[in-house]
Amino acid sequence: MDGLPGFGQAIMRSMSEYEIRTLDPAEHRAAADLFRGTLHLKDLTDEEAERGRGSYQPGRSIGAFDGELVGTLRSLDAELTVPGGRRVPLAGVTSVGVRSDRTRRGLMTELMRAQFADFAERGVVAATLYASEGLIYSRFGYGISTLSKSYSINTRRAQLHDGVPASGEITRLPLETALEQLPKLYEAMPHTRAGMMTRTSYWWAGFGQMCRQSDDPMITVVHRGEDGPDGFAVYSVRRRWPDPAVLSIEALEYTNPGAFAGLWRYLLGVDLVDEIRTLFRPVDEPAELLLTDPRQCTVTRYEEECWTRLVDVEAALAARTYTGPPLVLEVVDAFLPANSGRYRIGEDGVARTDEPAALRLDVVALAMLYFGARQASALATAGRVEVLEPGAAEAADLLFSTRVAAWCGTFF
Ligand SMILES: CC(=O)SCCNC(=O)CCNC(=O)[C@H](O)C(C)(C)COP(=O)(O)OP(=O)(O)OC[C@H]1O[C@@H](n2cnc3c(N)ncnc32)[C@H](O)[C@@H]1OP(=O)(O)O
Repeated sequence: MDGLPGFGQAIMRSMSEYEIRTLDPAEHRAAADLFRGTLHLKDLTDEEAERGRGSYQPGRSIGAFDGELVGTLRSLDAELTVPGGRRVPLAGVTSVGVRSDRTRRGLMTELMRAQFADFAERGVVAATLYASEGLIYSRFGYGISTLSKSYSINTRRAQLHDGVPASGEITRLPLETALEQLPKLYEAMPHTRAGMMTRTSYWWAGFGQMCRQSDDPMITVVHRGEDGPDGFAVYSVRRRWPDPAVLSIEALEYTNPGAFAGLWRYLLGVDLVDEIRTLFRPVDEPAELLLTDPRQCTVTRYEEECWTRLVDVEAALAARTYTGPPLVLEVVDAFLPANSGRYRIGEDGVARTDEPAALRLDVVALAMLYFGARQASALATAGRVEVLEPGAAEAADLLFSTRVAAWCGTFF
């Protein structure tokens, strides 16, 4: 991935007008305020800035200057679990913003180029982000890689069915204790889904800031099963009479059915709550099946979760596992053309090849296929995959299939 074609020229062109460079840690607060401004939010107060200290990873923020800072983006290092369970180096991309009087003149594009060059140098295999809008990122090779649903439960009418396990114990932790203990707890938990990522101290600093700044108290409960802690939930309750009281789940992590059931048993039993709301949950999470009347759980949104950019396509393809006979895919990558080419993909591995391709697709469609969020045949129906050999789309459906839905679950 050395020497990304086009990168040198583009940076030189932009350098004549704008300076694009890595930010010094002393500039992180200005970058945070610039980004907040692009979201129409106020600057941080000193107290808020202090609460969020440590959330910007040094060396991972880039700025665009024309005398002053006018554009920025940053990333967090992490490891990404891919189908089959291996982990690859991931960049969690966030805080992308260009000041409103400098938009639509290519600044984000230059920031992205600089960021990809940095990723290539450091051997980052994939980059993931949560997008503010659906039209921004596919031009850079990001595709919707995980899907999610949000659901709401009417707690006044919901009842657990008789078969829901009742083992384990719930302990409520004070916020500061929780913020101290959760990182270790999360680290010890296996990644049960492809798409999950590790969380460094920088991520936890941002999570801590969000919890401390919440208008309603953030409550943490840990579930302990036979073998120790195996799940936790973080939630807040908004109770403004005469409106219905709503418990909003900020985090819900569990490693086995006992922890899933135990956490829901607790959450459904919290007093003075009318409704529980979740956001960005795995599409196959079976919360409604815990209930005697599944209709007390309503899916309120079904949507994208993350967008992923396979930065190093060969390394990404080689890292995951496959099912069924091999196929040759031709991948087209306009933004990072070194990735373009044909790949033979099978249970026994992945290699570049000169053999004729059975399917042709761009790197955006490949991201949609990679975690099993979308099937090749659906992508072909939507005109996003070109079928060059009869039956190839169905063969790719099997090849890329995954047992459980992929999901990230780590908002940043
Ligand atoms: C992961 C995250 O951080 S998500 C948060 C993203 N940030 C925001 O939503 C904050 C508000 N928006 C912004 O700050 C800016 O509009 C940005 C960062 C999204 C875009 O910055 P810009 O410097 O204007 O982008 P740039 O000029 O490089 O645009 C490149 C192309 O993308 C298009 N584009 C950029 N933003 C958008 C958008 N929001 N919707 C549609 N198209 C867009 C441009 O029109 C341009 O297209 P072209 O190449 O066909 O001319």
